[in-house]
Amino acid sequence: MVSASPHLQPDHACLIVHGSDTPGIIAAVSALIARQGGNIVAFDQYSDDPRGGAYFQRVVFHRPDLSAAFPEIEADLASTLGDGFELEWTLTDLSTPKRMAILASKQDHCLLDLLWRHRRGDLPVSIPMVVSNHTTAAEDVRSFGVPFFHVPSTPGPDKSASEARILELLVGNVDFIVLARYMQILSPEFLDKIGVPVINIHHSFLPAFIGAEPYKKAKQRGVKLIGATSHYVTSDLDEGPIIEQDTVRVTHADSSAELARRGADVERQVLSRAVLWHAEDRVIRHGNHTIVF
Ligand SMILES: Nc1nc2c(c(=O)[nH]1)N[C@@H](CN(C=O)c1ccc(C(=O)N[C@@H](CCC(=O)O)C(=O)O)cc1)CN2
Repeated sequence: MVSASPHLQPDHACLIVHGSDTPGIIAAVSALIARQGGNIVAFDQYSDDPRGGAYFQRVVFHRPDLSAAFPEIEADLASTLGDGFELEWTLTDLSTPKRMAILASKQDHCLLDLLWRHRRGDLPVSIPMVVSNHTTAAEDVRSFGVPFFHVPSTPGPDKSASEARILELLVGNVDFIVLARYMQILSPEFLDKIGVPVINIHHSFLPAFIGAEPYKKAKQRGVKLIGATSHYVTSDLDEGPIIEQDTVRVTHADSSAELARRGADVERQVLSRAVLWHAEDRVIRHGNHTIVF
């Protein structure tokens, strides 16, 4: 299901460039875009050391009849940046929504928030399916016109059967996956096979309270702030590259249930920002960090 979004921009492309900083990159990219009939509408860059450190650049440009020109632009990029500067680059068409699958468990606030924002056109994505290890959200998901698949978690440490079914549903059909309070730890084998980015919302201000039940741990610790963190998923639980975080103040009088209630609002805001920025190609992974333009 696709909802029209103001974020989808016809005949607009997003160019991401990264590699080692060197003089002339901006001149080469801007000359290439002009040569290819494009007009730059947004530009940002970051270098951690102008003397050859890591370099990152995001350029959005408009070009009439973009899809017809795409192969020629890509060929020019390959010769100008690949051969000329030995830079890595990706070019995406911003008029095409990314396909986002959502994995969920019992907690539905992040799931329903994403579906609601998508229906309003606030997220430039399509949602081909929701997969959950519980059936509680099935009716709600289908009410948004989104297919729902129940894949029960196999009890015990061996999750290969349920993961195989999830892979069967997802591989080749999605551009990224969001874990909306999905409470199963994904195996390294799953992460190797899925082949697309996986974004998680962890209900704590990482690196505090990694793992299960962070609100209970926060209450036991007597914190004055709780938070949420959206990060890319790796085999190191809740330690993947952070995309977005936020916090909210709490007091000694708040029970762990109240922490969870107050934290849910932060989770929803943090995850939706992370999903929007990923969908707009604003997030570049750099080791275990991210550059967010
Ligand atoms: N490979 C990864 N998988 C997942 C990650 C991750 O970072 N890497 N994040 C988690 C989400 N999560 C916290 O945000 C989390 C979920 C579940 C658990 C956990 O201990 N789960 C138990 C089962 C719990 C249950 O069935 O209710 C388990 O899997 O044994 C910890 C943290 C999602 N997956």
